[in-house]
Amino acid sequence: MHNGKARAFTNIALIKYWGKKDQQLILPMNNSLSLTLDAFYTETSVSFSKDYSHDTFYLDDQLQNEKATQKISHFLDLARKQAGVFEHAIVRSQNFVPTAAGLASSASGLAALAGACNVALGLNLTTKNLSRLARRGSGSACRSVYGGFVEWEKGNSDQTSYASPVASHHWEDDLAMIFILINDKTKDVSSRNGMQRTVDTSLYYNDWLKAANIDIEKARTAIANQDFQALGEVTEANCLKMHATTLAANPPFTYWTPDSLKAMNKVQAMRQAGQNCYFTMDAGPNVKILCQKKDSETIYRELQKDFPSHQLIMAHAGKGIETLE
Ligand SMILES: O=C(O)C[C@@](O)(CF)CCOP(=O)(O)OP(=O)(O)O
Repeated sequence: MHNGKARAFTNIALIKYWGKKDQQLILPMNNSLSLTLDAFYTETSVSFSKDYSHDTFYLDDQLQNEKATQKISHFLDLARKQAGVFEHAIVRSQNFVPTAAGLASSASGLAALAGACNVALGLNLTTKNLSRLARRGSGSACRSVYGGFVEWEKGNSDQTSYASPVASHHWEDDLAMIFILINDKTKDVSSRNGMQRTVDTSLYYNDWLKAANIDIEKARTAIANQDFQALGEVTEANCLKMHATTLAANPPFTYWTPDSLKAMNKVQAMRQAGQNCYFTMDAGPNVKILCQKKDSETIYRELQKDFPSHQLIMAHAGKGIETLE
């Protein structure tokens, strides 16, 4: 019996990963840059044993169905291959996200699973190679192995595509991110399917790619200069360009709901009124507001005028992956 357990925190991209060059290896079309947060994390334990006849996956103590288990099994096969182990496993993941959220992020989940396998199988991976393994589970997971600002170098092979910390002299500790959880019933297009449809059919995809390569340079410079306005501007503009690609896909789609737009308009109105805050969005209706810690309470209180408190979550910079007991 080999056991391992790890905790990994979710990250939010400021410059988005949106489109794969290689589906099987999960190699992205462009570099992305994220901020690992402290508010949402996943703890995953895994045990391998020759006594198990198949892989079993529990998420928040619920036995998962065949489809969900298959995605985990595919990842376990990669880890087993690296370790030369052929035993099946029981995986138990606990998402520490606000219940109302529906914010279960695949990034923290797959990063925690990679970390747990690293221990259970005695892989002794460097953090760089742990990032590469997590990438095979879910692209954005490769960034969650580090805390703070992280850049995922797209590379051009399994060996050269991994995340690294961005030098920031802990500037991330001066920032905050407020989540506005937009409750939405309709089933979103998953990020995996959304980016694939966009790459395959969107009229705007190539222009997105050109812009993303310029934006990431702006983001690097903003972090080096600790220039919050520059980082906020490129974050919001990059998100809008990413989402614009979905409108020109075939069939077209959007992640935005009326309340998403209400939140985006609120942020822009707050900025007009002198509040230094910017938004970003991913493959869902939730809106995340980047601001400076010193302004975060004022901004939170202003948001409470338009959104109920249970939909507002304050987050700050988080740590990288942690091995548990
Ligand atoms: O996080 C970002 O950079 C931007 C997104 O969140 C925008 F929606 C995409 C994350 O995609 P992910 O779930 O990692 O896809 P996978 O590799 O197909 O599993």
